[in-house]
Amino acid sequence: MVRKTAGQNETPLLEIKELQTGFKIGKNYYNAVEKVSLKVDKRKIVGIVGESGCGKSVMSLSVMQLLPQGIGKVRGGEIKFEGRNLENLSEREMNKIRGKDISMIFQEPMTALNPVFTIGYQIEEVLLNHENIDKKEARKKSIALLKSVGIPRPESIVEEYPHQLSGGMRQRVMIAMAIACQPKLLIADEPTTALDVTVQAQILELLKDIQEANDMAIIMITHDLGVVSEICDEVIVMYAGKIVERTDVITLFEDPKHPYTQLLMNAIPKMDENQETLATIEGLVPSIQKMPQVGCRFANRCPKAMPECTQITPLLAEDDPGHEVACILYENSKQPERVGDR
Ligand SMILES: Nc1ncnc2c1ncn2[C@@H]1O[C@H](COP(=O)(O)OP(=O)(O)OP(=O)(O)O)[C@@H](O)[C@H]1O
Repeated sequence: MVRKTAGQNETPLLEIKELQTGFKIGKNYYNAVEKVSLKVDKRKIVGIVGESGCGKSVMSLSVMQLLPQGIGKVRGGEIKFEGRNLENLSEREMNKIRGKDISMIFQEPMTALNPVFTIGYQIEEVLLNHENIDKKEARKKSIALLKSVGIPRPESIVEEYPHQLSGGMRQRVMIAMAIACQPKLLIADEPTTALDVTVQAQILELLKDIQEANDMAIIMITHDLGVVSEICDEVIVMYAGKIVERTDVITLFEDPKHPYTQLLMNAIPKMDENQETLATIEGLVPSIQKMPQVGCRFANRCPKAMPECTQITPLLAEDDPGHEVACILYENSKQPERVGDR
């Protein structure tokens, strides 16, 4: 549901232009994100959807500048946060932004939480890093934060270690850490995938409540359109490193245009259907070394593919106002490719 609109002249909170991120394999770089542009306005929840290997996580690691050193690299484009180009910042300046202005939560909190430190210690570390407060104040704040994310007996949980908590509770701790300094943007990378359905729903509800209370923007990375329908304002569908469709969440569900989006829709579990009969999309996302350089990257898996699909590279273009799609079934996607558009 589109809940809030940003002022027309407001600088977007995050603006990514023509981002290309690649990985070095042998002597060459191969792009996992290929000329992706997007904007996230203040207070919006933007979903990035696609199967595993579509480049969703690589895009968020590019924003956070947390790509594996010497292997992953932003090879082109711009990432601006509140109008500042993040690429130009020193590591020290970027450290100030990470955790304070932009923070991230991951699928598996056990890998992000340190098993040898107590929950309280880890939240306090974030607070002491970014705020001018003493340890006593930080302890008080971390208890309040745990309470705000629905953790029972926060006074004793601060003394406990991550392995003593359930998966859902650990994810709540991660959320408490991520919102400790009231970031303007939270990147949530598959935050509910490892949880069972009931806990998933609770965590999504919690994220939505926090977003509203803190006036925060969220990028919700997921392979699950069901998650998107619960929480997002806008949706970006990615396939093989490129955006294939973008619109608001209501329009996407009413009128999914790209055959890939349509197949993702079929893969949403329905209440009255058995999980085992869930539709899956045949085939796999190509590896970054094997990406087709001409034509549509989805063509070999697409039920609607035509011979031209492997020859014409579709442009991401508006088919209806506010609804962009990259598929030559739609006239505007057929525009001749500009040099370097691929
Ligand atoms: N360190 C790396 N070295 C080489 N290739 C990588 C590396 N990290 C990611 N990739 C490749 O980049 C592509 C995009 O990966 P990415 O993790 O962004 O996908 P994703 O859509 O987030 O999937 P998932 O949900 O599984 O994380 C994949 O082909 C992946 O194999």
